[in-house]
Amino acid sequence: MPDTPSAPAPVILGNEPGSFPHGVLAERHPAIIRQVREAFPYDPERQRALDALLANCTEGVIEPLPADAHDRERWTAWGMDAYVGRSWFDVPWLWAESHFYRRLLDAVGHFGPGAWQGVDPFRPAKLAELDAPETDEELAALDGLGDLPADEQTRALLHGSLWGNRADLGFRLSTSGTGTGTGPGAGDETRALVADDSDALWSLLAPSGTDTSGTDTSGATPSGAAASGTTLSGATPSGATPPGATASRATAPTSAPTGPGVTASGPGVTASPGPGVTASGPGVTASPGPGGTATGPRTLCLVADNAGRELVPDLLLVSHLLAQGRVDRAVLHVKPYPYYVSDATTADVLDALRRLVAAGGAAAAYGRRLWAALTDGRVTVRAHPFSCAPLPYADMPADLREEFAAATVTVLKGDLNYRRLVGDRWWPPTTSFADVTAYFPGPVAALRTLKSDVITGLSPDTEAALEASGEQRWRTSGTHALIQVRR
Ligand SMILES: O=P(O)(O)OC[C@@]1(O)O[C@H](CO)[C@@H](O)[C@@H]1O
Repeated sequence: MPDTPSAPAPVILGNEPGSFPHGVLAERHPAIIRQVREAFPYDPERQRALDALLANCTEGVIEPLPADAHDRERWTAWGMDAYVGRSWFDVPWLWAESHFYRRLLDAVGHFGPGAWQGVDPFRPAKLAELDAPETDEELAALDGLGDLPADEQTRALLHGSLWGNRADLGFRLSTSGTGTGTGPGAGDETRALVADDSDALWSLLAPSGTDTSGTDTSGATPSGAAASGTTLSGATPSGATPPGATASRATAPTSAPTGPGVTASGPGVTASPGPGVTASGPGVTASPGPGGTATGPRTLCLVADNAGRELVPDLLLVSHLLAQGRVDRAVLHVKPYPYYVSDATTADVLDALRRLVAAGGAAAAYGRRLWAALTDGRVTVRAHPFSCAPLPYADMPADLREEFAAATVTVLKGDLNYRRLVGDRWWPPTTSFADVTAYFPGPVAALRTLKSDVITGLSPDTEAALEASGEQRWRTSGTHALIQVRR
């Protein structure tokens, strides 16, 4: 039985030398500044600003944003005044880390005015990843996907999206020896799912016409467990053929295996919700269930994380869910400006979409289907300011709360979004995921590769197995992942 927290656990800070959060602030951020500086021929003024940030973020204190900053009021509302004058290491790690990226954009002149206005300091690394041979291989594998049984097709695309989260450029800066790929055979093979609520996710996203009374009659729950599945529609999408669609071979993402000791239906897989939490929990208005309601379409809100080799599988999954009739529309939440090195912006969505369409084969079919869905409004892209807030989602503004409440399910991708969803705290690992997400309006799911200390929703057996595994860094090394759902 998951543990119900009696009180919020302590907030994670970066003030303990040798701890992971401390290392991110003290080592990774300086490395990112150096990486950015080397990626562009910045003029002397920009170089001086980068040097000043390097000194400030490692040895200085948090300073207020410039008086003329376009978003100064917003950051004041996000708690800046309380932290000004304090060491970066003594405020919530989430806040410090998030604020660092805002200051980095100031240093490179991203908000202008001037020649560097709007230039993404992480774009060279993003494009290099998108154009990497591994991406070709992953896209070409899509051609074989249609030959797999339906449940494996759907599971492969879900796991492609899940494990694509490992392709995080900022993460690679300080990860050595554990591989950098996102598919089987790439990097370490001890990857494991520490929680897998896939069945609950598919019960929310059942194909239209599926009996979702609790007995799945359509075989539409392609979870880890053997299950017949619906046929992946390979229909060539209708809609305008996007410009630049030229044929070329590519490969597709593949699902990572569940690792030893923990299986898709293994110990510790807790189907949320936990006790006392229901989809109509506090502050939650009933959301349209599978099949939608008379008042609205079945909508997936996908809160994206990284660009490139994570965003491509995310787009494939959205395209697939639309084709299968599991959703009627999708809202893709991206960042309003460059963030956390890899985080996706609208420009990155367009780059990924063009990469799909130009790849030829099945990848191009997915890309064209998505292009058509964007042009006819079934898919929309949102870049809400709160997506770059240094705060937990518990502090989300009303308009975002209403949007998530109206969705059939909101899926949050990646580690940073998980930290914001559950609260970046030292929760006991067996803390109920349903309880710490009870505030979230509407059903919510997390697809996350573990890259930081926070964790919830594990069973005692799974926690014991992980602690006994001898893998000291199972929380932060990207070798483990989770699929957690609160209906
Ligand atoms: O959200 P992502 O891209 O999956 O991971 C981002 C992140 O969790 O990775 C690092 C921890 O390894 C943190 O600096 C940062 O918060």
